[in-house]
Amino acid sequence: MSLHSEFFTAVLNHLNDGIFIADHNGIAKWLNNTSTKQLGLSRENIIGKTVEELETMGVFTPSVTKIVLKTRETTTKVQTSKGRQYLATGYLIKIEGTEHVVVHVKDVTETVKASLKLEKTEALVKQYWEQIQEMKLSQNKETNNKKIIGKSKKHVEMIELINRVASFDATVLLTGESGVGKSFSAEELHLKSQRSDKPFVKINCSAIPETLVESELFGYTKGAFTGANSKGKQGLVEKANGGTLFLDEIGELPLHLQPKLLQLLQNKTYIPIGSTEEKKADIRIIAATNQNLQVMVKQKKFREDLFYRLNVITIEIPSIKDRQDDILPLLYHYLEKFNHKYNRNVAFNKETLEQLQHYEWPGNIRELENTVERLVITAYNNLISLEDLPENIHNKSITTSATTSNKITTLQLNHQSLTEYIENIEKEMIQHALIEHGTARKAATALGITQSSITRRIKKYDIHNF
Ligand SMILES: Nc1ncnc2c1ncn2[C@@H]1O[C@H](COP(=O)(O)OP(=O)(O)OP(=O)(O)O)[C@@H](O)[C@H]1O
Repeated sequence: MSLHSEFFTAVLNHLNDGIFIADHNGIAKWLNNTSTKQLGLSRENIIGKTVEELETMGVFTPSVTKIVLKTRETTTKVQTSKGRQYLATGYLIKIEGTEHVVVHVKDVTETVKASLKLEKTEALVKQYWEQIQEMKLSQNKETNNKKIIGKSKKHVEMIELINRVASFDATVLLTGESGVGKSFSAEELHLKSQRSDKPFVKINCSAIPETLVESELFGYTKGAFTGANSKGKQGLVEKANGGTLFLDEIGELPLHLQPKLLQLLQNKTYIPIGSTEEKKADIRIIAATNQNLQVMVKQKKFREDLFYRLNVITIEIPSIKDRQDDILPLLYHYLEKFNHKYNRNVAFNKETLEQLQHYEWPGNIRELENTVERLVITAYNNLISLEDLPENIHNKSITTSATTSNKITTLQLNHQSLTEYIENIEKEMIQHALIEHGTARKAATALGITQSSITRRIKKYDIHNF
């Protein structure tokens, strides 16, 4: 079939892509209809000209034919012509005994535009995603920072320890009574770690039925057991990937699951229920307990090897009785929080504040928070009085230290010398004023004493948390 046969020409002229043929000297020999449209010239103005001439005329650039003749290799280039972009592939082939270059030219203007658009959109999505993550992080940090209440020595030491330990990927065990802030501290550890933009996943081992703990934690494959979800289930270990897994009430983890947790801690691997394949887990583990795990080990209720694995870094969260200086700031913090939440403007009267301050708070911060919330909601008028207090707090006599309250009994007074008694009152008044006014100067003004006098007393009573 000759090059100019009608059939062959008709087929090539029907193609949406351009076909351009030049001889071994780079002289244009033939082009199809699409190619004439692409180049914007009639056949007569192209055929007979060299590709170099056409390139100089600005018909296309660069010339693929020229490159193919030089390299003798199939070559693909993006060409521009009349503001459009083309993907041109040149092949060296023999036609009727002599070498020719056939260039197949595809208009890719729209594809390039679409891909540029896609690239831009992808970059934008990435940028937005990063912004959202940053916002989430700073919001978390902000709200969390706002929440950290406490200037007592014990609390400050604990926060310092959390800050020091946070960036290390080691397992941390948080201990302390119920309601002291173990979950709160676990979140703090996560937010201050390098994993802070990844998930923080919590499981309370005592809140989930024993039979479900394993599937919750490790997930299962499809058809793992009767009644299982047909698609299988992702476990919390997988959900926490990249981030932190917080195991609250670890002492309640069933004994038969403890080896599986040990494997997770030691090798960072686990096997979902119904699977035989080990999965990798990139997680940091924080555990918490209000039980004495060492005693549990002795009682064979907790595995010794797991205890030692968990016990790498232990942080004890102090209970309120060991951080009494924090009661007042906590009371004011929650008062403000719930006044705002319930659109109220209530305050404690002096006796109530003293009673609350000297109550032992066996339920720790949680009890204190709940009590203040209830008081804000139920107070009859804007001043919360002793009568508003729940019975267990109202009826508790103040025995921990002497106070300015007229409720101090003569019996208590008898245990102290008059000087001790007065000193206690003085110390307490100064502490109150410092907390309330923030600086020694303002506190001195409020108490009607000079600044040097308050400074002397601050030293004398070793007051440092305000
Ligand atoms: N330093 C703190 N400053 C302000 N609020 C705190 C602080 N620590 C804890 N809280 C608040 O106290 C409440 C109880 O804290 P959290 O739930 O962390 O205690 P927990 O020790 O984990 O309790 P449990 O042992 O019962 O699980 C929460 O509302 C928490 O926000």
